[in-house]
Amino acid sequence: MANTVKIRVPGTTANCGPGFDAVGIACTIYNDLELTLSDQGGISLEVAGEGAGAIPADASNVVVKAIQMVLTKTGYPANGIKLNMVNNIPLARGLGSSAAAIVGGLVAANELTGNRLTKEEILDMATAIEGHPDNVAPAIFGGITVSIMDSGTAKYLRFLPPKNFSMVAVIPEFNLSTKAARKVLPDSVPFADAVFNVSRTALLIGALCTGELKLLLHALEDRLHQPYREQLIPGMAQVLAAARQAGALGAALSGAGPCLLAFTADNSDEIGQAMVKAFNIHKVDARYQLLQIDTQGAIIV
Ligand SMILES: Nc1ncnc2c1ncn2[C@@H]1O[C@H](COP(=O)(O)OP(=O)(O)OP(=O)(O)O)[C@@H](O)[C@H]1O
Ligand SMILES: N[C@@H](CCO)C(=O)O
Repeated sequence: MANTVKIRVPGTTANCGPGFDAVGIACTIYNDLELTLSDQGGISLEVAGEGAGAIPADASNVVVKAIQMVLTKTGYPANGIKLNMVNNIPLARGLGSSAAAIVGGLVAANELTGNRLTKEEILDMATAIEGHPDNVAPAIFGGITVSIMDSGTAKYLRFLPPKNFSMVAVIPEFNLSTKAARKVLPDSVPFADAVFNVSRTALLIGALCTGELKLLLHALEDRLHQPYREQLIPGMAQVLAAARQAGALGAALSGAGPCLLAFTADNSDEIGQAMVKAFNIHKVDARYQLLQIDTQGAIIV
């Protein structure tokens, strides 16, 4: 007995400035994953592209954890897991590589075990593994998502903006794990900073829903995580400023970083070049990639 499925999952950018652990956007950068379940026992894994040679081929692999979670929940009698991954999403850079891995594993295993889980159940399971819903929600549903947790259950809103925009992701050559980037965050923040973020997050969602993209300049400001994470990313403030000076609608840290993301209506290449140059001034090698909003989320290919 063996059956196989192929899944494509988008990368995601989370937080989008003030929407810490809540807002996320699916992006047109993808990982492909082929899963075969069998009764032959063992775990085997082939990885091409990002993470090749570094991703573990045992039960510690987050894709394997996600698959095993589905097998346990559904009681499906398979003990052999064969994975073939082709990764384009860089690892530990702020473009949702872990969310894509988790969602890929859950969606693939669900497909092979009779599609017994709803997308909402997959969201809850993915959030339980990832720890927060902001990357996994857009990886599942595509588009822009706002998610909250309520006693272990995720509630989400998914929408597409009426007016499209592009994103320029500037990807520095170094990794920064989400774990390390969360360690520098404080346990509490001044009330004024909470108010600052509540108002910007409301403005951000309003701007994206209505297409009033000029508001993004202020709507992407944040005081909950970016000021604390700046110490981990050489030149961060200058790279964000370079994006705005080159004509970006606004710019922010992507997820936990170190990627920085500019929102653009035009001039995307010039903005990417200006951001790379600003990183280079701080002795950081970087490249940029133009991204659009992915509207589908994880799909079977
Ligand atoms: N395709 C994959 N297969 C297995 N594990 C993966 C894969 N992609 C990422 N991971 C795991 O996830 C880790 C990176 O997750 P982390 O949350 O630190 O960063 P990220 O998800 O890329 O960024 P962010 O959450 O800020 O968007 C890797 O070090 C690896 O352990
Ligand atoms: N909201 C998360 C996204 C990265 O996983 C963070 O900023 O830590």
